[in-house]
Amino acid sequence: MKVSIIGTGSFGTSLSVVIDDNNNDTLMYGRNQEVVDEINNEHTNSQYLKEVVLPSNIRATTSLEDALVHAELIVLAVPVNAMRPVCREINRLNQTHKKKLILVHIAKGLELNTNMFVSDVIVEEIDAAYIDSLSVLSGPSHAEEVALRQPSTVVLASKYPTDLRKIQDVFMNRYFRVYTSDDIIGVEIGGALKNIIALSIGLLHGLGFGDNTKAATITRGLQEITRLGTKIGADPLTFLGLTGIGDLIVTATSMHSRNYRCGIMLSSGMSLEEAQAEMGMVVEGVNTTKAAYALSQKYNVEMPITNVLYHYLFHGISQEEAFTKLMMRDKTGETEELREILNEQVER
Ligand SMILES: NC(=O)C1=CN([C@@H]2O[C@H](COP(=O)(O)OP(=O)(O)OC[C@H]3O[C@@H](n4cnc5c(N)ncnc54)[C@H](OP(=O)(O)O)[C@@H]3O)[C@@H](O)[C@H]2O)C=CC1
Ligand SMILES: O=C(CO)COP(=O)(O)O
Repeated sequence: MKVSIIGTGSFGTSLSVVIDDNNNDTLMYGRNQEVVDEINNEHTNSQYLKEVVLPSNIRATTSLEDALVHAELIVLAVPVNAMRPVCREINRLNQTHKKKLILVHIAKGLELNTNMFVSDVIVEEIDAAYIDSLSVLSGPSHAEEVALRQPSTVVLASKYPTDLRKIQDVFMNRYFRVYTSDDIIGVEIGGALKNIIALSIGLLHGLGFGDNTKAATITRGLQEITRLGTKIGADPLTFLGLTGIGDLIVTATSMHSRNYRCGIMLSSGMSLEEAQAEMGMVVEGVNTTKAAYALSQKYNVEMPITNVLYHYLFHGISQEEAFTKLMMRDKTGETEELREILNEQVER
């Protein structure tokens, strides 16, 4: 297939390796001329993926229109906050070309202020008549390891009934196993909200807390992600899979994770702005904490870790207050709140 990858950042670049290894004709679009030149001339992307040599077939362009014209399938590999303007521009260019687009996005987060899922943002920006299919690819997959062809497993979930198998073949190979799912809400919520938990655990790690506290945060974090997801209509089983517990483990326990590392930086006294600038790559958990907090209020779902991180990051509550809010909140059974939500769903 002819595939265009929109975004020359960490994950877009690592996926270009996978897609090229599967004998697809791979073109990357990036807005930065230097990065594009380096991919074309040196077959590296040293800003985003140090020490990785890209296959020489992979080409890059600064022309979004060339990428659109080239593509039988488009991989949208930009951060959440760039998804709306990028899709708006693709849609504008497509008024001339009138292509039916097969779209796969890989962003993990919720849009700030609208609190929307990325797939809904895409649908808002690209005319329905031009969308042939729209899927999300998500799961435990650090760009650094995918680019080194380390065995990784992900899930491809689609919003529309579509020929997922054809898209699966673009990505799947012996080091990149792709499962399919029809639970796009669950897959997007898991991918987005694990960043909140990873940020929290980075913070805890930096502050010197131990394994008990981290295990509690991962487990109770998954519980609150499952509560919100189930309330919004996701399949609770999705959270037991790769895009739930799987991505939570990989992000909340690894120095590859920008969210985890951002938490560590914050624990050393850096401001949010300083930590994000130092990272030089997107830290989706920051905006997603705000958006998920808003959703928890809207849907009346208890999300204590998200709630505490939100108040810690944006309203300056103390560590002491944060722990009191978490450890001394109203007594409850371990699965009581989730069970209530599940019962509500059954009654509907
Ligand atoms: N890194 C990873 O391991 C994984 C990341 N993801 C998700 O993928 C998404 C992207 O992450 P990642 O690749 O790591 O991010 P990076 O920060 O590494 O790269 C972001 C890329 O997006 C480009 N970009 C940003 N804004 C625009 C815009 N308006 N127009 C065009 N290009 C733009 C940047 O271009 P420029 O260089 O010019 O700034 C850069 O190439 C995130 O939502 C992340 O959660 C998913 C799975 C794994
Ligand atoms: O989603 C990821 C791995 O699956 C990467 O997470 P970070 O954005 O925290 O680096």
